[in-house]
Order: sequence, then structure tokens, then C-alpha cells
Amino acid sequence: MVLLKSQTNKLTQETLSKPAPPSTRFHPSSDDALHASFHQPPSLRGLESLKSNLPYLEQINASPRVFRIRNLLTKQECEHLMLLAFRKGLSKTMIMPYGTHKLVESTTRTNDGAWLDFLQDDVVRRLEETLGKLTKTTPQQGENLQVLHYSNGAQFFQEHYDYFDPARDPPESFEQGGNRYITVIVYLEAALEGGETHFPELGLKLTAQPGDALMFYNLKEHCSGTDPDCVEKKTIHAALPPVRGEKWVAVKWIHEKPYQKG
Ligand SMILES: O=C(O)CCC(=O)C(=O)O
Ligand SMILES: [Fe+2]
Repeated sequence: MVLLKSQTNKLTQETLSKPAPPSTRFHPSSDDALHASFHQPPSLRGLESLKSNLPYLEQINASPRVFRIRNLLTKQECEHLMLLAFRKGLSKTMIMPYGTHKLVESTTRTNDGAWLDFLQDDVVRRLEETLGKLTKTTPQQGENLQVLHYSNGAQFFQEHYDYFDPARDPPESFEQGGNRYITVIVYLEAALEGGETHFPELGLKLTAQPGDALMFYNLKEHCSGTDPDCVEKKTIHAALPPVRGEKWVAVKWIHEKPYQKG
């Protein structure tokens, strides 16, 4: 989505005047179906969920655990999140260099982004609640959604880990919610070419359809994120620059313990 002013107005009218269609996927009464779907063998799970349009998981890698989540958002919900980010104001994203607890600008991360508010509106709330159900965590364990925009040819995020490194990072990094347990990258718009999420240690260059997500576990199972042996070093990953078209994602980092204050 190239957010020219005229298109933004059009999007505003089309997306915001119409509330997102009532979606059975997120309705509380569908929780049982959602859970049942996750606890079935993958083949059945996929078929059942496809029929019902419920979100479902496909495992991509066993160790570290990497999944694709299908049917997480509708196209309208994707556009709504991009618009919320645009209204909030996109600015250059920052990084926290290893060994510090301070955000700084860096040539290793050149994309733009905007932080949405926690449980900001119905679409954001449903997404945060669904991710909580999928991962058996609470929405309060999540950092706010960060919407990221990568323009054609130029913007990327070089290889990095999402976890705080117990061997290098200061104790303050772990004070609010412990370590980053899970990363979810919801694709709102995929580049026509390039722009993959690249896991060099796993030999994977992944992308997803708008409304689907990639999810990976930054920590081993039944492990404490302050233990240097607990982190999944093979989750090192990069956002490659789009070669054609542009890319929009919404990233959610889920912590081991409640992260949100209050
Ligand atoms: O945009 C992507 O594909 C990955 C983003 C990412 O790794 C991050 O923001 O930590
Ligand atoms: Fe990352």
C-alpha cells in the first residue's frame, strides 16, 4: 500500500466508515472450536480450519519452533492496521544494541514503523486476544503491536535476535516481563518480490499472505529467559529489502511474564 494522501482518504472512507465485518473467528463462543482445532493432528487441523475459516498453525521448523499462522486477519483488518499506523505517524525504527538497554538509530535497521496502543480498538484487541489464545499466554504479556513498513529496494532489518541476551544484556532488560519468549510477524502486505523474513541458520526465507503470520519461539521450552543456555540462537533472522513492491507487517513480541503495566 503506497499511502499517498488521496489513497489515504479513500482508505479512511472505505475502511473506517465500515466497521470490520463481524468475524466468527474471534467470537468468544468460537473459542472451543479454536482450541479443538489446535489440538488436532496437523492434517485434520488444516482441513477443519480451512472449512471454518478459523486461524490454524502450520509447523515450519521443529527446533527452534517456527510456525505459519493462517487466517489470522481479514484483508480489511490488515488495511485497518496499516491505516492506524499511518495516522499514528511512521518514523524510523530503532534498535537496542547488545549490552545496552537504550534505543538508538542504526544503519542496520532502516525501515519505518509506528507503535499502536495496547488493546487500542476492536481489531487490535481481537488480534491481541487471539494471539494470547494461540500461544497460551495473556495479552498482557505482549509488547504493543509495532507496524513496520519497508519500501521498495531500500529498507531492511539486518540479522539480529529478538531475545535479550542473558550473556550480554543488563538486568534492566529482563525487569519488565522477563525475556521475549515468542515473536509473531503478521503480514499485512507482502512485497511482490523479495522482502522475506530470512533465517540463515535454518536455511529459510519466509513470507506470508496478507492476514497470515510467522511465529517463532525465541526461548527453549520449560526454560528461564535469564539462563544463557535457554535462548534459541538459531532464530537469528533478518528482514530482507523488498525488490518489487513494498512490505507491511505488524510485529508482536510476547514475554515470559506480564509486560503491560497496570
Ligand atoms: O519484518 C520482518 O520480516 C522481520 C521484522 C523483525 O525481525 C523485527 O522487527 O524484529
Ligand atoms: Fe526480529
